[in-house]
Amino acid sequence: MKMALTIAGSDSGGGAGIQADLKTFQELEVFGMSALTAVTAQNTLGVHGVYPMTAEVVIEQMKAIGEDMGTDAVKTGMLFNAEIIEAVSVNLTKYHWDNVVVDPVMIAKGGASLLQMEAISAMQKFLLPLAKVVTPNIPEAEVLTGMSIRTAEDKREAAKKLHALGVQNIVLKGGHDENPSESIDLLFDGKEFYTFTSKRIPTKNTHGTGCTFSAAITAELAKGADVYQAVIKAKDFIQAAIEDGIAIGQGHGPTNHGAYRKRIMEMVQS
Ligand SMILES: Nc1ncnc2c1ncn2[C@@H]1O[C@H](COP(=O)(O)OP(=O)(O)OP(=O)(O)O)[C@@H](O)[C@H]1O
Ligand SMILES: Cc1ncc(COP(=O)(O)O)c(N)n1
Repeated sequence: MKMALTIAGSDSGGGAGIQADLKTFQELEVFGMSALTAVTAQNTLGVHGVYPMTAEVVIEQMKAIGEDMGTDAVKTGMLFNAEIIEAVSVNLTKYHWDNVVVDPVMIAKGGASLLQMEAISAMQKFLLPLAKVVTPNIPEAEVLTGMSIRTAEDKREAAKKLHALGVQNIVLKGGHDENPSESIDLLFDGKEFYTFTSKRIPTKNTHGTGCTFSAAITAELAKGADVYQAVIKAKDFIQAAIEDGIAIGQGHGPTNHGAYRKRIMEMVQS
């Protein structure tokens, strides 16, 4: 069985973070492992507390996996500070983990900071050059590139800037776009641009979309897909998960990680 490791924060509400990643890995039939970077007290209304691990705790978890089990792919999510980013980067290199998806998580839906701003340069300098894929949303890409992104041309320019930082493939997500009918993600592999378009679903139950999408890419890479195929599958996975989003809590409910597999089963049975 193929294996995937998520290095990310815990979301007590279960819709984002390490919980979303492990659910996604399970649904896509890869064996999921985790290295926890922070505990958050969180629900559909927002983040009520952030309690980071020390870098040492993160290193110990990576070591435990690296020295025994290994992994076929790795994703990073909430990393919170520069010490954790540096520790993660050093250990990705140490264990020769090169199937790396970086989701540069910065701010939760409710506005809480999940990454200290002074850690941005560590992300640019140490982590991004190790990434096979980086999956920023538009505000994250603006922070990482220092440019404002409004037009399709801006998106291509931002993707090129991220490529120049050493990332092999950039998936610039369109969830935060103002397009009312479609959600368009842009992939740049250093040579070509590819767009992935889906119908925009009018819903408030989108908590954890970014985590789930990047975890699906990671699972597919672990199983041997190339980046293009992995993004196609992840887009189908997130589309089903948002369409069947779960209306629990009073704020942004989670997506439904089981929706994609349920649909496949229904198709097979019919
Ligand atoms: N309302 C929607 N309808 C269809 N697809 C969506 C919608 N919102 C987001 N997506 C898709 O979900 C994926 C995640 O995109 P998004 O830009 O929301 O990431 P994110 O902002 O990092 O997520 P998060 O809100 O978890 O931080 C992308 O593939 C995007 O196109
Ligand atoms: C631990 C953790 N990691 C990532 C997110 C981002 O997800 P969202 O923007 O949907 O809140 C989150 N809320 N919590």
